[in-house]
Amino acid sequence: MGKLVLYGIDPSPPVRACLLTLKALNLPFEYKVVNLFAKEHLSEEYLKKNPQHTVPTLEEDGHLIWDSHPIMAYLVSKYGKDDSLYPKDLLKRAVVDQRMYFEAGVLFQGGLRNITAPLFFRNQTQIPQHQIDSIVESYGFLESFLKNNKYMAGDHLTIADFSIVTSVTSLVAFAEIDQSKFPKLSAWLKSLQSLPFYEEANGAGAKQLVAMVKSKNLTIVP
Ligand SMILES: N[C@@H](CCC(=O)N[C@@H](CS)C(=O)NCC(=O)O)C(=O)O
Repeated sequence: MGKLVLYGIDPSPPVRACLLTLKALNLPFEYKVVNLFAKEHLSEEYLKKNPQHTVPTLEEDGHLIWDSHPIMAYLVSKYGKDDSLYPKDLLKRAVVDQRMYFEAGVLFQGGLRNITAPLFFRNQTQIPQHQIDSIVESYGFLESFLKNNKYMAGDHLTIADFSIVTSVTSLVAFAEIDQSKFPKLSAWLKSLQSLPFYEEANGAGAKQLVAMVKSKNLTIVP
């Protein structure tokens, strides 16, 4: 196997999704911290690797992949001892993909990044109520994904769970999950939190991000 290098930083949800996958597969890798707050992602060196200047980026023997979703899919497809984390069956895979597109578009970009990027990089501390409402609405969608399933894409763990848990444990900084309204989502979160590698790969970084949000003087505006 090639030498795997993951570029990222712990508070970043998509980086944590890749860390969960690397740990689940028990793969050796080097973790190179790219400090977004020191603008290291805009350095000439990093832009040569990823012109979109996002983290995570995975490098393997000079090959570069970015965006957490294809990174996770690649790692499981290449190194998984079986396909359970990213099924080869096309219908099952389509469900995993749908959940991951949902994470990328609705939870991460629509829900989280649209608040955190202005907050952290332009100190925009006023958050319109409708953005909070959208987050709560997205918890409802997740609850419905779990209607007949223990996990986000069926009866077992997949990379869709890894992706979604990273956003959800960050979005709680803006909207707590009400257990009485979202019982299945709450139970799913607990089951993810009980994974042996959870705390190291996601829990600690999520806490860092939530603490960074809470340190700001946020106000919700109509
Ligand atoms: N959909 C992408 C999102 C990546 C992303 O936006 N990462 C943020 C940090 S959480 C970032 O790199 N921001 C810096 C920038 O875009 O310049 C993924 O899943 O990897």
